[in-house]
Amino acid sequence: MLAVHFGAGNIGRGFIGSLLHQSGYEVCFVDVNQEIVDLLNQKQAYKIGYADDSKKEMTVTNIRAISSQTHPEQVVSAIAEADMVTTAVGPNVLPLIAGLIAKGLAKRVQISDKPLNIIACENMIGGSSLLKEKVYEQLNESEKEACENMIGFPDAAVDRIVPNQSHQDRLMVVVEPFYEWVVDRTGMVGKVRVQGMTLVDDLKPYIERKLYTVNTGHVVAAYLGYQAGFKTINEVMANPTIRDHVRNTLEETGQLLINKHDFQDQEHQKYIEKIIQRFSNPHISDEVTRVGRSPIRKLGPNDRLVSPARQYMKYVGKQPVYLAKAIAAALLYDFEQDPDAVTIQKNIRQDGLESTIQHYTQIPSDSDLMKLIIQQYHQFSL
Ligand SMILES: NC(=O)c1ccc[n+]([C@@H]2O[C@H](COP(=O)([O-])OP(=O)(O)OC[C@H]3O[C@@H](n4cnc5c(N)ncnc54)[C@H](O)[C@@H]3O)[C@@H](O)[C@H]2O)c1
Ligand SMILES: O=P(O)(O)OC[C@@H](O)[C@@H](O)[C@H](O)[C@H](O)CO
Repeated sequence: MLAVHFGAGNIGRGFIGSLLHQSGYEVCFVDVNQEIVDLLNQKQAYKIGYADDSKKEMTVTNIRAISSQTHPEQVVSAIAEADMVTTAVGPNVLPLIAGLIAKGLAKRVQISDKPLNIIACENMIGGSSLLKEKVYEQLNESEKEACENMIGFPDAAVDRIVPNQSHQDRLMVVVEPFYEWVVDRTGMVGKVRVQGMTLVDDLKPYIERKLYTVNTGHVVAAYLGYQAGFKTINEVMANPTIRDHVRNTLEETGQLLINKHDFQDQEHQKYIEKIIQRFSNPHISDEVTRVGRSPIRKLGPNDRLVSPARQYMKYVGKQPVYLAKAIAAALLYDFEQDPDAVTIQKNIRQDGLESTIQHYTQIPSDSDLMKLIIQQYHQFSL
């Protein structure tokens, strides 16, 4: 069985690649990073270490890699033959890989009627659906028709904290032991067997719970921690003020999730506690600038801050004070090596705060939420 995986980065190697390997797939990574592609082909294996007391390691074998920049034709052939395609490249990159996937599918439908699932493992709602839209824009009518019942694009939620890596062994990835990979069964074609993958009929509660708890809490720690001068998430979580702020924000998103999806209160509290512990894992050194990366994406209307803030007003009927403070912290994030942060700061200087918020978040100018964010921004302190 062949799995083609786009993105041999932290999640690609540290999570999806390892589960596919454990499930018996040969994993063919596709990446633009020539150094990683060459190393994967040279070593044909890499190590995973677990961020706990166990010092346990596993080796992922039966792998190869293709550079999509220098050998796009090989990627097309691999997709034509694959039994599974997955991605972990970042939401903004999905439109950029759609062309190659479309070429692979166009070739595939000429030679095979084997079903294929393409799963985007990105931190976003509807990642595979977006990828499908972008792929279909590049197929002609008969190719689309041939793909319709043969190619599935099931949406997914993926959860495992994998920080940036800095080992002498460039391929090694240290990961937290916890993981969760939940996939929408209704979007799948054919039979799929992947160890550790949970299939569900309704993904919405799972993806919203994950994004608005793990990722909301994480980004609150990152942006507040950055303002306090901390470098890593576990340093941030040792600060009682910010830790309380993370918890209070997760109480807001929790109330929304409980009201909207009927989660049990006590179960959800346990989920929150577990996540706070995961953020504080002493075996993981996760930079606030990785967790806070791409603030334009993170301030988007469907992402981890603005979407729960708006939904909190609708489902809970109160002002999301902590979420609004976190949005203010995102707007204050001025890390010079993050191009999104630089752009936001420039927009605020040139166009003003309200116009910038409106532009990135799509929150209406005259709304209560806009007023609250502006107030939190101007009175921001830790
Ligand atoms: N790291 C985590 O803790 C974590 C957990 C869950 C989900 N995610 C999600 O997984 C995705 C990847 O995150 P990551 O942390 O692994 O990032 P990463 O930067 O470590 O990996 C991304 C990889 O994609 C490659 N890439 C970029 N453009 C490409 C292209 N056009 N074609 C092929 N490869 C390309 C990069 O070279 C890199 O190797 C993101 O959507 C992220 O939100 C990350
Ligand atoms: O990957 P991002 O930029 O969407 O978010 C940063 C982190 O919150 C994220 O990578 C988490 O570590 C991950 O989602 C945990 O499952």
